Amino acid sequence: MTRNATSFPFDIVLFDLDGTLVDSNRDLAPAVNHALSLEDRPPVPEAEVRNLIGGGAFAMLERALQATGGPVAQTRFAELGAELLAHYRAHIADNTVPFEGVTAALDRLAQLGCKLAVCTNKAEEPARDLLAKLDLAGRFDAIYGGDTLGPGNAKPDPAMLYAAIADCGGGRAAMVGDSTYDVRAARNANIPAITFRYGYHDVPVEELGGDAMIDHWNELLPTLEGVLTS
Ligand SMILES: O=C(O)COP(=O)(O)O
Ligand SMILES: [Mg+2]
Repeated sequence: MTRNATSFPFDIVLFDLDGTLVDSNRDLAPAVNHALSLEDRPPVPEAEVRNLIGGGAFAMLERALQATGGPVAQTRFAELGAELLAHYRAHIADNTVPFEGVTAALDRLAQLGCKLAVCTNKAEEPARDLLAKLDLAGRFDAIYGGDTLGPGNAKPDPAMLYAAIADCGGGRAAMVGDSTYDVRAARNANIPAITFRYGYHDVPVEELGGDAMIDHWNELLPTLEGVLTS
């Protein structure tokens, strides 16, 4: 289906949240370090927490424990995970801000007739809460979290991408993200993936493997326009 009247090559753009739309490491890092402190582990510097993000809060905690002395027993892990989430939920928008240029790029895409959606591995409820607190929620036609479609449907599974595309009325879609979870989900859904160099990477940046990599939101539209021919 070709919906937009302009020659813009996409009808739908799907966005990752953490490390793509918003610099949430500023509030995720204190939540991780709160959980680590309960286990008498040393804090992980904020600049290093960003590399632990991806696959949801529990995956992040698992990596943080691994980096500070090793895993803990399953029941303790569940307690620490609950502590991390409670801390994060209480401070979700204390310091988190959209990256520079986000709103201008989203405005322009909307003007071009694109439907916009969020596909994040963050749980849906905090994702919606954060987007609302940052006054971004109303821009999206669909918001999917890592838990929305049940276990096993977080990225890199393509299920939430397909669901968001359907909610947006179908059409030509691209994924914009920052990690291999985003690139692999896009590959699995057979759509192009654009990544941000500044994002939270679970592998060295040169190994992300998307179709294009950009440094700033003002590069997004020209990159979307060129990505199918590059
Ligand atoms: O919660 C995570 O692990 C990552 O969230 P994201 O998918 O928005 O980057
Ligand atoms: Mg991300």
